[in-house]
Amino acid sequence: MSDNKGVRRVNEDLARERANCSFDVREITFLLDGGENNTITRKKIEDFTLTDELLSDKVPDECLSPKEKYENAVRKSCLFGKLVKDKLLEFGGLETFGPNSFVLRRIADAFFKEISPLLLHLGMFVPTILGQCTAEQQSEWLPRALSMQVIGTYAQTELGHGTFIRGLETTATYDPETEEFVLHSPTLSSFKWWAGGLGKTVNHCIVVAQLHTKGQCHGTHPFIVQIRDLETHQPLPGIKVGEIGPKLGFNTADNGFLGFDKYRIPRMNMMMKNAQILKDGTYVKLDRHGKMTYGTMVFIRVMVVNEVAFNLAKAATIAVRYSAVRRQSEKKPGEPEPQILDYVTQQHKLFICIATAHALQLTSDWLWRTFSGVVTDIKHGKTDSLPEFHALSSCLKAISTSDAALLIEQCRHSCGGHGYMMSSNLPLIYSFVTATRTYEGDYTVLLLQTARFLIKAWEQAEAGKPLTPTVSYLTKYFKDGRVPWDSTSEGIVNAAYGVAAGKISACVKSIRNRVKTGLSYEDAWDLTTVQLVAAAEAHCRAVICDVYRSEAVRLTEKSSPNVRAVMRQLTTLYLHYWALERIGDLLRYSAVSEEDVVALQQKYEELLALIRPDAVGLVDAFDIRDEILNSTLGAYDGRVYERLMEEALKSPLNAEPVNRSFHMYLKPLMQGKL
Ligand SMILES: CCCCC/C=C\C/C=C\C/C=C\C/C=C\CCCC(=O)SCCNC(=O)CCNC(=O)[C@H](O)C(C)(C)COP(=O)(O)OP(=O)(O)OC[C@H]1O[C@@H](n2cnc3c(N)ncnc32)[C@H](O)[C@@H]1OP(=O)(O)O
Ligand SMILES: Cc1cc2nc3c(=O)[nH]c(=O)nc-3n(C[C@H](O)[C@H](O)[C@H](O)COP(=O)(O)OP(=O)(O)OC[C@H]3O[C@@H](n4cnc5c(N)ncnc54)[C@H](O)[C@@H]3O)c2cc1C
Repeated sequence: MSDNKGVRRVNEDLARERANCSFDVREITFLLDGGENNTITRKKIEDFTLTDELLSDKVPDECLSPKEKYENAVRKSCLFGKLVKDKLLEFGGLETFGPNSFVLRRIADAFFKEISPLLLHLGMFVPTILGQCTAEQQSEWLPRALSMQVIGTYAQTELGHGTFIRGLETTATYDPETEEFVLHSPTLSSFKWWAGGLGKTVNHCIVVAQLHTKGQCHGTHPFIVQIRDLETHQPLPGIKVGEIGPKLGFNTADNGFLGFDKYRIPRMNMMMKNAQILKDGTYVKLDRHGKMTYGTMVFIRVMVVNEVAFNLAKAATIAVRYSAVRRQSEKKPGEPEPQILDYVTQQHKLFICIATAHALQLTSDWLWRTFSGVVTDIKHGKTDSLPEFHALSSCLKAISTSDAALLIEQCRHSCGGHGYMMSSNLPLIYSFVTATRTYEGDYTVLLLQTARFLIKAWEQAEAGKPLTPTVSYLTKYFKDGRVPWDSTSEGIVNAAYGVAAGKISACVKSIRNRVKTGLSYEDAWDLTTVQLVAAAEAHCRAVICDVYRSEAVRLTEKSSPNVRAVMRQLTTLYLHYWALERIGDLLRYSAVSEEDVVALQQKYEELLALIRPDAVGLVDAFDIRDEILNSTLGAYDGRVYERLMEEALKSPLNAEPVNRSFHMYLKPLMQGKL
C-alpha cells in the first residue's frame, strides 16, 4: 500500500510484482499496526508531519562536517519537538507516549538519518522521572520536561564501568548541614561517559551515583542534576562536560562525558520513589525487591525489541524492492538477465528477514502486554513477577538486537555494491542497530542474567515446586532422554523447548560436576558460562518461536484465506530456518532422524518458492513511507538508478569541476615539483 504523494512512474518489475501479489496488502498492514484504526491514525499523523518544508536537506547529511551534522540535527529536533508539543498531543495526549510512541519514533526517522540529540530526553529522562520520582517530584519535573524547558539525559555509565553498575564510582554524599548532596568524581574512570545529548545539548541529567550518608554507602541511586545554565547554556561551576568524539554510528547524538568537583544539589533532587534520605540524613529504603532503581533499563529493553523489529522491516523493504528491480547474470545461456530476487540464495538471505521482522514485532507486542501486567502488579505493591520479567526482557533484548543486526547486514550484502552506499541507508540502519546489542545491557551479560533464572527454575522443577509461565516447559521436559520429533510447526516449537531444557540440564550437570571437584560455585559457574549463554539463547529462541507461531494464528483467525496462507508460510519458514540452523542441537536433544533433516530442508526450499511471488507485497505491507526509509534503493517507485545518480550529484565534491587539491598536490606530483 502506498499513498505516497507525487509518485512518478513505478519501475515495471515492481509494478508487475505488485499486480501478481496474492493478497490484499492493506490487510497485513492492519495486522502489524494492531488494527485498521491504528493504521488510519498513523497515516494521518504521517500525512501532516512529513512535509517537504520540514524535511528538505539540500546537502545530504552524510556530506556535512560533524559540527554541521550536529547543528542540523538540533535544528530538526527542535522542529520535531515543537510538532510533537503543538500538534501530536491532539492524537491522545500523554497516552501517545504509550504504544503509540512507536508512531512518533517511526516519524522521527524521516527527520534524522542518524539520531536526534533529544532521543534520550524523551526515551530515558522522561521515563525515569515517571518511574523513579515520588508524585510530588513528578509534579515538579514532568511538566517542565514535557514542555522542554528542562532538557535531560540519563548518565549512568562511566569511563571505567558500564555493565557492573555496583562498581560505579561517582559519589553523592549527603550533607545534613545544608540539606544537600555533594556529587563528586574521585577518579578519571569515574567520569560519566556515553550519555546521549550530554555533550552539547542537555541542561539537566539523571546521574546514577553511590549514595553515602552518615558514613555509610547505600549503593547506586538516581539524582536529577542541572549541569548547564538555562540562559547561557554554560556548564555550571563544578561541572566538567564535553562530547566523546566520533563513533561507528550515533554521530548526531552528542554522547558526552561528565565529571563533578564537589558539586552540590538539593536533597529533593534525589529521585525518591524507591529510597529516601530524610533531612537528618537517615536512609529509608522503600524498594522491597531491591532492583527497582533499574526500572528504566527494563523499560528500554522492552522498547528496544520493537525498535529493532522496525529497523529490520526497513532494511528488508529496501533489499527486497531492490532485488526485484536489479537484474544480474543469467540462469541459462542466452536467457534475459533475471531479477536477483529469483535466485534461491537471494530468497534465503531475504525472506528470513521479513519473517524475523514479523516474529520480533509480534513478540514485542506480547512483551509490551506482559510488561503492562508487571507494571500494574508493582503499582499494587506486588513484585513477584519481576524476576521472571527481568529474565525474559533480558534475553529478548539480547537475541532480538543481535539477530536484527546480523540480518540487516545480510540485507546490505544482498544489495551488492550499492548496499554499501550511504544513500541506500543500510549502513546507517546497521550502525544504529548494532549499538542496541551493546547499550542497555551487553548481549552476553544479559543472557547470563537469564541463565541465572533458568538454573534456579531447573532446581525448582527438581524440587517439585511450581514454575512461572515462561519456564513451565521445564516440568514437561524434566527427564533425561530425547524429545520426540514431529515436523509440524507445533512439533518444532516443542523440540525448541526440548533443546532449551536439554541445554539447561547440561549446564546444571556441568556446574555440579565442577563443584564436586572442589571448585567454588562461582568458579564452577564461570567455567560453565559458554554453555549458560547457549542455554539462555536456546530458551529465548523457543519463546520467540512459540509466541510468533501462536500470535500469528490468533491474529489471522478472521483474515482472508490468502493472508492466512502467506502468514502461515512465513511462520513455517521461520521455524524451519531455525530448526536447520540448530540442527546439531536437535540431533543431540530430539529424536529427529536424517530423513527428517532432509525433509526439513526440502520443505524450507518449497517455502522460499511459495513466498517468492508475494515478497514485494509483504514488504509493501510494512507500509514504511519513502521519507522514513530514506533510501535510494528502497523507494516505493523503484527508480533506483535515477535516485543513485541524483544523490551522487549532490556530493559537495561535484560542486566544482576541478578540486583545488589538483593544483596543490596532484599537479606538482605529476610534474615532479612536489
Ligand atoms: C520520539 C519519541 C521517542 C520515544 C522513545 C521511545 C523509544 C525509543 C526506544 C529505544 C531507544 C531509547 C534510547 C536509546 C539510545 C540509547 C540508550 C542507551 C542507554 C544506556 O545504555 S543506559 C545504561 C544501561 N546500562 C546497563 O544496562 C547496564 C547493564 N547491567 C545491569 O543491568 C546490571 O548491572 C546487571 C543486571 C548486569 C547486574 O546487576 P547487579 O550486579 O546489581 O545484580 P546481580 O548480578 O548481583 O543480581 C542480583 C539479583 O538481581 C536481579 N536483577 C538484576 N537486574 C534486575 C532488574 N533490572 N530487575 C529485576 N531483577 C534484577 C538478578 O537477576 C539477581 O537475581 P538473583 O540473585 O535472584 O539471581
Ligand atoms: C551508542 C551507545 C549509546 C549509549 N548511551 C548511553 C547512555 O545514554 N547512558 C548511559 O549511561 N550509557 C550509555 N551507553 C553505555 C552502555 O550502556 C554500555 O556501553 C553497555 O551497558 C556495556 O557496558 P560496557 O561498555 O561497560 O561494556 P563492558 O562490560 O566493559 O563489556 C566489554 C566485554 O566484556 C564482557 N563482559 C563484561 N562483564 C561480563 C560478565 N559479567 N560476564 C561475561 N562477560 C562480561 C562483555 O560481554 C563484553 O564482551 C551507550 C553505549 C553506546 C554504545
